[in-house]
Amino acid sequence: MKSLTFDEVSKHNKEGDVWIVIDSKVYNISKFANMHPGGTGILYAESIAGKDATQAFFGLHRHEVLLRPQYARLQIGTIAGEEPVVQPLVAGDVSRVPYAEPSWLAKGFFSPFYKEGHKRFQRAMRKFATEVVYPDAIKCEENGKRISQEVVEKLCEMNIPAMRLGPGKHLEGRTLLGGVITPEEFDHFHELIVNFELARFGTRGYVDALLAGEVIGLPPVLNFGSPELRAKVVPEVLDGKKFICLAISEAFAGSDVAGLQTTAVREGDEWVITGTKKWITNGVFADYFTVGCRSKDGYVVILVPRSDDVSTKAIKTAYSPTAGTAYVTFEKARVPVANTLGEVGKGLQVILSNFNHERWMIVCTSLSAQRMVVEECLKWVNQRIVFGKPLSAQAVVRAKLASMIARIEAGQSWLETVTHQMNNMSYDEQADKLTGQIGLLKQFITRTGRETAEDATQIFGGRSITASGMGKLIENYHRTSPYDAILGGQEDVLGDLGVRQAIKKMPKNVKL
Ligand code: HEM
Repeated sequence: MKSLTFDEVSKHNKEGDVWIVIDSKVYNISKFANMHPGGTGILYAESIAGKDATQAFFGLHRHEVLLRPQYARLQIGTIAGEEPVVQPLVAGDVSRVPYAEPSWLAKGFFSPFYKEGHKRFQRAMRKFATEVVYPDAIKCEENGKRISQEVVEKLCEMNIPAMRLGPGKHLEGRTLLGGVITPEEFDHFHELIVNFELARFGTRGYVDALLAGEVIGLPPVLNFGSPELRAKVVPEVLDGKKFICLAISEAFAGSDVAGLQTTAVREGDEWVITGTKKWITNGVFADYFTVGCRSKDGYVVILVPRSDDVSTKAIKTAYSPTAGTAYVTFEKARVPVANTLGEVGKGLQVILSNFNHERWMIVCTSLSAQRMVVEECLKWVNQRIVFGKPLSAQAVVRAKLASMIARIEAGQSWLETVTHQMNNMSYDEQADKLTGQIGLLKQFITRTGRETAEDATQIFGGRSITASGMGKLIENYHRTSPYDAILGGQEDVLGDLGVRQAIKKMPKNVKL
């Protein structure tokens, strides 16, 4: 690469012959100027052509623009004696922006919860997510196609879908993340890390495309299926050969699971299932459906394989179709009675037993996305110049950031405390002691998420309402943050659940 001086650059300052400097790198934009998405004329402005355009550039573009191969090759040299200041992160590195990472990852900070093994695990997970998952996330979020099979296979090779079910027997004999830790070492903090790392790209539809159906649809099979059913279905799903989803909610019943209308009628050794399910994540491409039904003996959960009597139709949602959100119809679908998950009449317990884990997972992914929003905002207010000063010079902007930071730090501390309880309580103890707390935590986190989405939108202004350019991640988060407040139990219902659980546990012998 040629070493050039500002003097030489300044001679190339007119239409047909324009050079500019961005962060000490010299770009020949003579031909590109006509194709520039932001317009041609502005590149010939006196303050730009032949000059150092660093500040103008970073006020209008994300750094990643310069890293795209078609633009990177416009660079013809560097300014003699200068070094680029802006350094992109190497895959696996943590962000250098304050509060962009939970404090346990920041240099010089301590935590009672995370040990050296968690740090090792986080580094490997970040590297894998950045190198393998991120490119697919960006592509699928935009084109709406399902997660690519190649990525599914790599995820399964690392046993990431298995780890997303939490610690337990299903991990036995599996090599986790290439052997960074053993199945015995794996705990809920490792699982928290997996969820955080998969949710920090600002591609909310893809977060669900990343086999969220498996995270909520497989546990009933794992915990309540017969040994034969488990032996067949669990490896197929965890090895990425088949896809599964949880089919509970209906147009008739969402958070009110007891109001389900899909029926299961026993005929000999078979169940005959009839009804519809709505908002079913991954349903479009699922091979198995974990279905909540009403039978003459009460609620029952049944594993239904895809067949001619099961049809799925994509539902148009506010987030990307990559999530495969479906309307599912069962038209007298026949399933062996051996596919029953748990006891007939106790289906509600099967469904409810799954909820704490699902809600905790949503808290992790939402919080991770909220940190990403804080990072975006801190970068933007630092590089955007308004009224001759960086945006961060405005007190009203700093006040918004103060609230955002306080919310994520409060949420993180609460989440880590709950996660520590999960590590030390049996599943039954968790159901007894943490159901209310996780409900309240999820309500808190999803509310803060929407407050943060609002604040970030004000900070980014017009850029937050376009799906490309500087504010594209804010646009995505603002559009999709309500998902977290609805999926896995609607926000108000969960807050209410938390308080009802507390009232239930009020001792009789206390009075004011
Ligand atoms: C190597 C140099 C440059 C490249 C490769 C480049 C590329 C791009 C691209 C890809 C966009 C579309 C939006 C996006 O993806 O962010 C864009 C928009 C834009 N560019 Fe550039 N650009 C360059 C230099 C400049 C400079 C020096 C200016 C200074 C005035 C400028 C002004 C703009 C404006 C005003 C927009 C529209 C921004 C918006 O819609 O918010 N560009 N540019």
